[in-house]
Amino acid sequence: MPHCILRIALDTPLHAVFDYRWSGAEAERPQVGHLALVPFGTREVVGIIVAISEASEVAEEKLKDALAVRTQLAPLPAQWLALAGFAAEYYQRPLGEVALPGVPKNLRLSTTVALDRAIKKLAKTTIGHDPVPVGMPVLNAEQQQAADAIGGAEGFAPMLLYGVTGSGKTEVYLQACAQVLAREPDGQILVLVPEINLTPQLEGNIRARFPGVMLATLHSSLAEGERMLHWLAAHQGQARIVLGTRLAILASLPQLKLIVIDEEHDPSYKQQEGLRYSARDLAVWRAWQLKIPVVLGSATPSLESWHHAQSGRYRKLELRERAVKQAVLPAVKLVNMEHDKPDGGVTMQLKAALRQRLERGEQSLLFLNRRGYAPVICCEACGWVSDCQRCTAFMVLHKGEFKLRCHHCSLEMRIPRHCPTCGNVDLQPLGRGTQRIEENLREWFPAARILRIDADSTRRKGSAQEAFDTVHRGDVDILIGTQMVAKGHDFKKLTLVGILNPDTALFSQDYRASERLFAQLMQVAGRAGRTAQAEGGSASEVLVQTRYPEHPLYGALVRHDYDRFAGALLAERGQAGLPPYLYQAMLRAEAPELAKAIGFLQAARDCMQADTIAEGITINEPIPMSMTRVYNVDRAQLLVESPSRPALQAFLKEWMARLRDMKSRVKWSLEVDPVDI
Ligand SMILES: Nc1ncnc2c1ncn2[C@@H]1O[C@H](COP(=O)(O)OP(=O)(O)OP(=O)(O)O)[C@@H](O)[C@H]1O
Ligand SMILES: [Zn+2]
Repeated sequence: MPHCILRIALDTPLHAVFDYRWSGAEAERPQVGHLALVPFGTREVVGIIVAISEASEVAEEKLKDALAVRTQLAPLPAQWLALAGFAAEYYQRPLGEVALPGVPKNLRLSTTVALDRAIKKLAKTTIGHDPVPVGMPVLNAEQQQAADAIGGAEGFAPMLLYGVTGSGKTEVYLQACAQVLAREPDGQILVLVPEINLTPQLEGNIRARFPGVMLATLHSSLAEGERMLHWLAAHQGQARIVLGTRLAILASLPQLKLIVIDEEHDPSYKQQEGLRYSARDLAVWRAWQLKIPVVLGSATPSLESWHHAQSGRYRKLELRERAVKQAVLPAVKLVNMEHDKPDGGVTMQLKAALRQRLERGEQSLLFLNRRGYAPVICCEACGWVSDCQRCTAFMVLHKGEFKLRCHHCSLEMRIPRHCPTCGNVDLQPLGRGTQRIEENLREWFPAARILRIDADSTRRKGSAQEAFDTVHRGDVDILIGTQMVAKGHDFKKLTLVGILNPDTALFSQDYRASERLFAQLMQVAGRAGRTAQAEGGSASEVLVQTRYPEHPLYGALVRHDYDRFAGALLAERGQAGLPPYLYQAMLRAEAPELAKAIGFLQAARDCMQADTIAEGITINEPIPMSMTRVYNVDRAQLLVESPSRPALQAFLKEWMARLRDMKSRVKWSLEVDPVDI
């Protein structure tokens, strides 16, 4: 093959692949899936060879030569290219924009120093080949059944592992993994978790259990060098377990035999910018393509997965009880804030419960999904409030840093000494964030060890891990935190959870808000009572401060009744014609003025209006987004719906082609299966 044409996907917004001539040495024979260095405009970039042919439609004199092919790296397997191809088509993005970001940056450099070094390093890494795990606890009957079902599944087998909080789902995954590793001498397993701060816990578990097996981890906070090494270990089939966050779904895993998605309901499986993919959905597709089992685990499954389990499309595996003997689900109690008026954000009843835990040396957790000191400051004399100048949002008070900060555009300013409009010096914080609750707690319980965990307190790399370690060691009496503390953690000494301000989400316009709120509250409640009740210790309880104790969502929470709640929500969705009974895509536009954004969406709507009726597609009216302005741009959205996914896909394909031809200066993007409406 002295002369050939390489068809190459490049990371550009252009919907095209590019032809290059190859006349390199015989020894460097390129293959589909190889990375290649090519000139592109004034730069040299790395792309992926997606096809090789003898001729090109590009005129001979316009064809450029590919500069190098990275033959030292095994080509990306066809199944990986198919995955990237599917994601590109489904989410309506160019192939290169999907495929290349899935490859570590160090592989996309014009030199191969980093690559060669990583290959050498991995070649020297000796790993045991002993998949026999150590120290596996004895499973209870339900766990054993689930582990056997997963470990023994053949072909495409989607399963929902529905197990109450603390039911030992992790143990089920580990033992199912052990079965697969033992049966498949080269097999690889992909385990996805929603957040980086959950990986160290599980990583430690996996390493301890499978000392003879190479584990690779993939998440966004790895340094480039490490990412390269881990990615390569997966790509070369050396790493037999790959643990990662959503981006790991795009890892190259030539011997993939099982996919596990822990906390599958978690919103962080959805990427919210660029390629707006759902790692969970791609995982199910990948399992289908490879004809392998995939297990989705949760105590509060997403309605999509629940719906599939109810209809029999997914096999449901159930764990009804907590794994640790005598550990029971906490008693959930509603505290009516109309009767027990909170002082400093906390009711008498919750304060008393906190005091009791302190006396007994047990841990408590307060959950408030709002960071900062106060969400806004205001002037009581003239009504001024701390609006962000660039966003439809308030500037949040961060008292310790003497700053107001917008959580959307990061604008910062010093706390004004007096009101900018009337000069009044008495500016008041309104409402409460985690910092303010922390301050109050220190005042009420001066002897207690109090720790706050939120995005502000854990900015420094590694600090989240340190904080969680402190809690696990038992060096914290009261933990206060945002959703960061709600998920997955196995806090062994916790017997009280206080939920501070959940009501606002009850009245959101987003139909998914109640699903999300319920899952979040069930999850945070599930952090309590995970070990046997200590002799003379308190029974674990969850106190929910609310003004709406009659609300059915809270009723279901008190009864720990996910089934009925999910059933009712699904019935509502069915009646209203909403997902999962309907498929959606959201076109968003942003411009310095709202009218421009709306105008673009209107034009986008008009260009397809006539074609939609026959296909059963509904194009709604463009509307401003609920948070209209962010960083000086106004944002609007247009929702497209159809009861048929293929019909919607066909429509989107045609529509996107027309929109690209419009060459509008308005910035726009499409999200398929949007989660925030
Ligand atoms: N068979 C078992 N015997 C004894 N303890 C067990 C068993 N299986 C699991 N455990 C323990 O039960 C606790 C809870 O397990 P795990 O964290 O896996 O629960 P989970 O189902 O993932 O809960 P969540 O949904 O709340 O994250 C852990 O401390 C674990 O070590
Ligand atoms: Zn702002």
